[in-house]
Amino acid sequence: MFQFAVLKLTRTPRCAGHTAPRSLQAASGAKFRLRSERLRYHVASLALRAALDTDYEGCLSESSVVETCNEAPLLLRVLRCDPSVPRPPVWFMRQAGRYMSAFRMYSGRYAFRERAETPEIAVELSLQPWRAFGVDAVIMFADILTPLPPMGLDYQIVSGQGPSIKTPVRCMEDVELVRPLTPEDTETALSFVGTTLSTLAHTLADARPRPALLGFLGAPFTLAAYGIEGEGGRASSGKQVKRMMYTAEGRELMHRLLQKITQSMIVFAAYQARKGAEAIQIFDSWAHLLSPEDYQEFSLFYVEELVRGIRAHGVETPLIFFANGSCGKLGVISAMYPADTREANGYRGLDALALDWRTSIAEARQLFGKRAVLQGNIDPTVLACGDTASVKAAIDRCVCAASGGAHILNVGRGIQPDTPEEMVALFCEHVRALPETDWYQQLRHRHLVENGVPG
Ligand SMILES: Cc1c2[nH]c(c1CCC(=O)O)Cc1[nH]c(c(CCC(=O)O)c1C)Cc1[nH]c(c(CCC(=O)O)c1C)Cc1[nH]c(c(C)c1CCC(=O)O)C2
Repeated sequence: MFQFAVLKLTRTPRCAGHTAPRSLQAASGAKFRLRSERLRYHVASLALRAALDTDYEGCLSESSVVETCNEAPLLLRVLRCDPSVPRPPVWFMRQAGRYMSAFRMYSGRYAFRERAETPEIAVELSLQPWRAFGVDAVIMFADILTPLPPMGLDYQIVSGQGPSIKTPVRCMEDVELVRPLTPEDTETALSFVGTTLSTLAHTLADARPRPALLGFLGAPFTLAAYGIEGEGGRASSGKQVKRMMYTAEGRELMHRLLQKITQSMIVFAAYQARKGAEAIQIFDSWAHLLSPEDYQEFSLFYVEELVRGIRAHGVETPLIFFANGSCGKLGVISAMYPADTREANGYRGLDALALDWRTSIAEARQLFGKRAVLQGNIDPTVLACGDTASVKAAIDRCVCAASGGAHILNVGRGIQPDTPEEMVALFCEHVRALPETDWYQQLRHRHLVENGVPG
């Protein structure tokens, strides 16, 4: 039957209207469910060859077929739960940063916002870690605060201190002054983000292996916390935020602000997807401030709204959720992360859960099951202070703990500025060498058998 689909392709003359013949869609797996993932990719690559045949030139964009076959970026294959990937992909939160000498050439010369808002510089900074270490993902250079100025929340990054918002949100009048982001704002005030992403997409198109291109945004609670704390936000214990959460009028104000930010981030995510982001990470970096109950009310509720809104815009881009301080909150997160139910109920929610380094990834694997995609979660301090053996051991332990399902290797918080570049290089080399080790082969074999992929 599969052979038939491909044969039919090669014999049918050039199709009109630039739409893929049904048989090609079927062969590429878009409308056709094959039991074995490996077969699906085999059929997809045959379909690709057929599609590139002169008869079919122009029928189907190459990327739509490549996406479903083995040439797709490793990270995207993992996000689609392809069990046959040879190793976990690797990238680092805050991989573009001061620990790199190439980065310091720019950070010593240009202020943060100038770097982030000048596409030529942002593209260069985004590419540096990929060129230096061969990471499996390029994340656009910007900040979670990047979309705030057009909303009326101007910010600066103060050297050695972190973000500073000149006019923090403290009363209802301040909230009313916050302007939800519109699609027009993205095309004007935030167009540098689009230019950075589309330039990166273009630059990376021919790279083999091609890294995935990532966009990102702040989770509503984390952005609200920055908006409320304002000055000194980075080191703050979140007292202003708590003052708001624990008074009746403050609470109302907080929810109003969270709604506005959620609506804005839906628009921002849709814009990033349109400009070429192949996956989007949502950073809930301040969630560690919250108890599990408050977390549900002030953070998860809005993350759910955000995801629903993004999907309602027709955006199918995979979404990775970084839940900082997820330790002790996995139970409440699991209610929202529908890994096992997503196909059953037709609701496509989050695609992957990124864990901070204090959370047990083994526990998360047990709780979320083999169909969950987990990301993380090595203590970034190991890279900053550890020796070679400790870094390798941390990777091996993490891979074993996360095993039994799809896994993206990453640190469990941003890379620290005092991290030696050699350690990041060593980290990536060790991950790339995993398929050569016996223990990893065994782990992978078991995983493939359990997923019904012929070894
Ligand atoms: C909380 C948060 C912020 N920004 C971000 C988060 C979420 C990640 C996390 O939880 O750590 C996300 C972020 N910030 C930056 C990126 C760029 C892409 C990448 O990851 O390489 C990303 C994804 C650049 C940046 N954003 C910032 C820097 C460092 C300052 C500089 O380069 O001038 C970089 C490279 C500034 C920033 N921006 C923020 C802080 C706390 C700081 C100060 C950090 C410091 O001083 O080390 C807010």
